[in-house]
Amino acid sequence: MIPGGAEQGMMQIYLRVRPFTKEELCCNENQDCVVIEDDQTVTLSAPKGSATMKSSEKGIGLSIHKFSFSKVFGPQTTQVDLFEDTVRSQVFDFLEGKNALIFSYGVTNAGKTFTIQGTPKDPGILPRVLDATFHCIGGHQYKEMDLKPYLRNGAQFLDPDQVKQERTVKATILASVKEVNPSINLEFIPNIQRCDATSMSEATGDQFALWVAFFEIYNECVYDLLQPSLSKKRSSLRVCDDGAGNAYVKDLRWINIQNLSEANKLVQFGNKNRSAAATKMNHSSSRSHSIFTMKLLKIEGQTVKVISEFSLCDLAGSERCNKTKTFGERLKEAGNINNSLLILGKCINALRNSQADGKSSHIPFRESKLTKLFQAFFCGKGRASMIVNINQCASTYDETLHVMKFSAVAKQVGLSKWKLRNHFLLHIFDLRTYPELLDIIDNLRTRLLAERRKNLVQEVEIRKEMGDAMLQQILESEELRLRQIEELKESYAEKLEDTFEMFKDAIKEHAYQCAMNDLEDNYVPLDDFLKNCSSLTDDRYMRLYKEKCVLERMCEDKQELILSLEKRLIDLSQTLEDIRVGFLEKSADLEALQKKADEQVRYAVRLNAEKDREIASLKTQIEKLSQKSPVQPKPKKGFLANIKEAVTSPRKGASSRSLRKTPRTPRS
Ligand SMILES: Nc1ncnc2c1ncn2[C@@H]1O[C@H](COP(=O)(O)OP(=O)(O)OP(=O)(O)O)[C@@H](O)[C@H]1O
Repeated sequence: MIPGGAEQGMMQIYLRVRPFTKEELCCNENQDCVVIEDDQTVTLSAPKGSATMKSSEKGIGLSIHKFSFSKVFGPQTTQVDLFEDTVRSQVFDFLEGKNALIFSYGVTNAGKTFTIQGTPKDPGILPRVLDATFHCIGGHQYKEMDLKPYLRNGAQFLDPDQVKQERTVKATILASVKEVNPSINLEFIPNIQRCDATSMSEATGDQFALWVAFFEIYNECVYDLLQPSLSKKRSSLRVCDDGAGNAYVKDLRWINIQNLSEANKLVQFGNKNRSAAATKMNHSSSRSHSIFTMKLLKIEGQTVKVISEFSLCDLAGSERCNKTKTFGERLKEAGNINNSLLILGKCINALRNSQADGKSSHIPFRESKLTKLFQAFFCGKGRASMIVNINQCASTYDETLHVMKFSAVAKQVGLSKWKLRNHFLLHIFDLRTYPELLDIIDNLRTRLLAERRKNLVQEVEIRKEMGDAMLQQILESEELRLRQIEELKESYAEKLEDTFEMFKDAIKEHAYQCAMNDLEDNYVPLDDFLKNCSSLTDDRYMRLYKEKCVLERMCEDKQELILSLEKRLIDLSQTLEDIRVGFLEKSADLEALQKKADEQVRYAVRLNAEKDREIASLKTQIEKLSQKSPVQPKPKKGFLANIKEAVTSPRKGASSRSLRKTPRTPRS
């Protein structure tokens, strides 16, 4: 019988409490908040200062909570123990052609990834499932790689080109990762031996092909983690329907693996992609759900007989919006995480209720990508289990309590109903009296109603929280949009500048190219160039020499001219000096002559006056004479005419005197 078969069909919910780290112990995180009562029950006591304690002090809510799980694993639990007690049975299912699903749930830093992937020294569930699978199918592996999973539950045959492509893709991914092999000490292997499926294949000659995919769901978008993220923006994949009502991720990359080493490299590749994307988008990788899926194809000849699926889902951290004080993108992110977790919780609850009641109820798996992809599990096609991880830190108590409430919603209803049903059946057979039966039924009904009410209150609380978050989101979306517009503007301006610079560079490059082309066209070998240069130099020299001679001649002429001009100038100066001396001499002569002339004028004036006086006396004498003898009076002439007449006419008396002529000075 398969281990765990007693609860086949029930969803198992396990609790793993991780140990304190040294730092946490130093920081006084250990305040006995988590007490493991037994292997199914845990008590949580609110530490001082926590919101839960404050509420309980105000009379709202309790400070101590008790929770039950399928099994509780304490801090001492090893990875091997956990695998043995939780997943081993699902590996059997998987090898036998059934589907298996494991969720790892909890707040950030609670140990989800440690549980699923572990460390190279202390491998988690995933490498152990892979190793167990390879251990079982070893020697029966289908090597061709030409039968590949298709849509959700199908397989397709690949032609040689497609196979080649598959091999190239795989080789490229594997080559980009350094090998770090986990040291797995598979203590359980002797127990597994060969499971039914593989031992049967020994007889039938069936072979197995294992294909894996690794993807994440972030903000309700699916991203392939095995696709190298070359571009800045990753493209999301669509979740489609295969036509038979099964959801599958379209264009998801599936890689055929042959051993654990290859599988580890793919996990590393996916992890690197995940954290790179998280860094680019400025969020922590624990804000997305990461899903590693294996598909096992059981092949007979070249026909795929059975396909089974094993998925391990590392759920996003369940931090709540009001605690993390998130805004904008973070708020949207938190809203999406909370929403998908809420729907997951509802699906699990609905599944449990329908199983317990034996009635089918509406399961809202289409409301989120996560539940849509795993809807088959919520419809009973395959077994799902959840490992709830918590730390014991006082500082994260409120978050841990929330996780417990969530998983307890999922677990307690089912668990209590399961227990109640067993209890009820026991009593039916052991009943001795009818009233006792009625009491029990009443009691059961009351407890059932109480449980339902509690669930309802919790759902209302979560819905209110989400409503508040949405409201906050709407209020901040405006601001965010404005900021985005600003950023867009800036980025466009930058782009414009870049483009401008690019054009400038291109133009420079073009000019440079043109210059280079010209250089090539006009290329002259060095010898020719030197020859040309020398002939050119000779010609030029001759020309310059001639020019120099002409110029020298011109200079000489000019010099001569200057000399002759200077000589002439000296001559002229001499002549001028002579003239000046002559002029001075003449001036002196002239002055002397002037003086003489002046003297002669003065003399003439004096003479004239004497003459006038003489004329006057003569007139007087004439008058006297005429008075004595009458004579014809002479016609009256002018004074000068009289002088002239007196001068020119021959002297009649002794009194007449001749005028001395002034000798003229010859002019030099
Ligand atoms: N059971 C354990 N035993 C020892 N160490 C553990 C255990 N569980 C978790 N740890 C350690 O605690 C730290 C946090 O664990 P882990 O990274 O798995 O948390 P997480 O819930 O996946 O966080 P996140 O959501 O941020 O990715 C790691 O250093 C891990 O090695």
